[in-house]
Amino acid sequence: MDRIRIRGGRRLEGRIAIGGAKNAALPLMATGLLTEQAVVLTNAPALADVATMGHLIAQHGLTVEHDTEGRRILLDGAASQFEAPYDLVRKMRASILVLGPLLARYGQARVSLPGGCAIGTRPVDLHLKGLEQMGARIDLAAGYIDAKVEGRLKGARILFPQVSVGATENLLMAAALAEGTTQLVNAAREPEITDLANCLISMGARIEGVGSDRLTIEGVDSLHGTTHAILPDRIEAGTFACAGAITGGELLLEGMTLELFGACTRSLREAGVEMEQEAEGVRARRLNGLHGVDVMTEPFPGFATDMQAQFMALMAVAEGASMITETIFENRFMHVPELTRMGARINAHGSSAIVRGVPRLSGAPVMATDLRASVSLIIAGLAAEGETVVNRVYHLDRGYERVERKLAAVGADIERIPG
Ligand SMILES: CC(=O)N[C@H]1[C@@H](OP(=O)(O)OP(=O)(O)OC[C@H]2O[C@@H](n3ccc(=O)[nH]c3=O)[C@H](O)[C@@H]2O)O[C@H](CO)[C@@H](O)[C@@H]1O
Ligand SMILES: C=C(OP(=O)(O)O)C(=O)O
Repeated sequence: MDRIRIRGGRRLEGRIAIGGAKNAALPLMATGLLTEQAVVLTNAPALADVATMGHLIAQHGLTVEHDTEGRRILLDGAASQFEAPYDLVRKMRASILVLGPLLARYGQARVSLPGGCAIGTRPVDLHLKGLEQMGARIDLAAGYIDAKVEGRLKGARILFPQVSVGATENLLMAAALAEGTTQLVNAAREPEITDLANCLISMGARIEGVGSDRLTIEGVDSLHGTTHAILPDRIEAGTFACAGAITGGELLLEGMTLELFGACTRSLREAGVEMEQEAEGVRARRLNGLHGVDVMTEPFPGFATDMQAQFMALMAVAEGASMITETIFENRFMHVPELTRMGARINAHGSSAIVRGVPRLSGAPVMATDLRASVSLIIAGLAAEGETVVNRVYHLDRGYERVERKLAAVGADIERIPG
């Protein structure tokens, strides 16, 4: 398995092109199942998760072409097979996003239950309850969700007891083709959901309340093809903002807009990172020293859980203390022991961690069991004295396109060691 080697201490400066968002690309690819006409996605990132979603949609019977150079994905044709097997779902939990579209368009779906993962148990009960409210019959057996509906799904008023990005997306797609009106109340408001809603609207869906926590969907009989540009990846951009800041550097995050960061902008500014919108993107520049800042992860527009590990790496070398509270996933501190091995002073207890900044981290061999934890170790390695080797980088490749090349191009001493 590949590893990433970093020799710390180089200041980062320059421009980084931000790719299309992984978390928008995955639900957008599932929209291909809602129509037999061609759905074309531009600004598509070349990520392992996008490839996995492509395999899954192709396995359902659609033609899927991913032109990685041209950053374009074509999804075309009708589904002829309705099972999402364990082998693909276990690789990527977002596979569950085919459930709503298959059920709405074909009246049936059999999708492996995703099961837990490194960051938490991550149940899918809200997806299933919502579909049941829309008239689906759901049976769980042998590790699979068996879903069927007689005729079409029916519009319903669905009140989420907890904000869920995936459940909002699944039910939004299902509601687009349901009979009658669906209301999604306490819906997630992540920019990727707005992107999905806009794509669905361009396919003929009737959706109101886009960008709010209350979506009203008037179901239509059929949807047509479209061409849609995937929005920029705010998590990739935020990751590079932290990477630049920890080295005292300055980066232009090309294509990025400040609003997409939500509360992350304020937290980075409070920590001492200037964040300015420019015509070509967001400029992130460390002014002087870094300061400890408290953050709590929350649904958008709150501080993103997918930025928590990277921000913690930054706080590890800030002046003063920082309290980091994770409210979305129950086990998202796996980077703590590894950062500690690099000299960070972090005390994690339950859902909170106190980080006491140290003047310097030291390089070490490290390993992470999830995507953002892995990249937080790269960020720490950029500032550490000596060499850091991040093992098991397949997690990284799920969500970052050629991260080592992008960082090397702005001055990092970083390389991939093929395994
Ligand atoms: C592909 C994708 O877009 N992934 C993102 C998505 O994941 P994902 O859509 O899986 O995350 P959710 O927003 O659904 O999860 C939020 C919380 O709700 C809980 N929950 C969720 C569904 C459910 O049926 N029951 C339930 O209890 C989860 O366990 C978690 O504690 O949003 C997360 C929260 O911003 C991000 O970290 C992930 O990067
Ligand atoms: C948790 C993440 O992704 P997923 O929901 O695909 O596991 C992530 O992108 O940080």
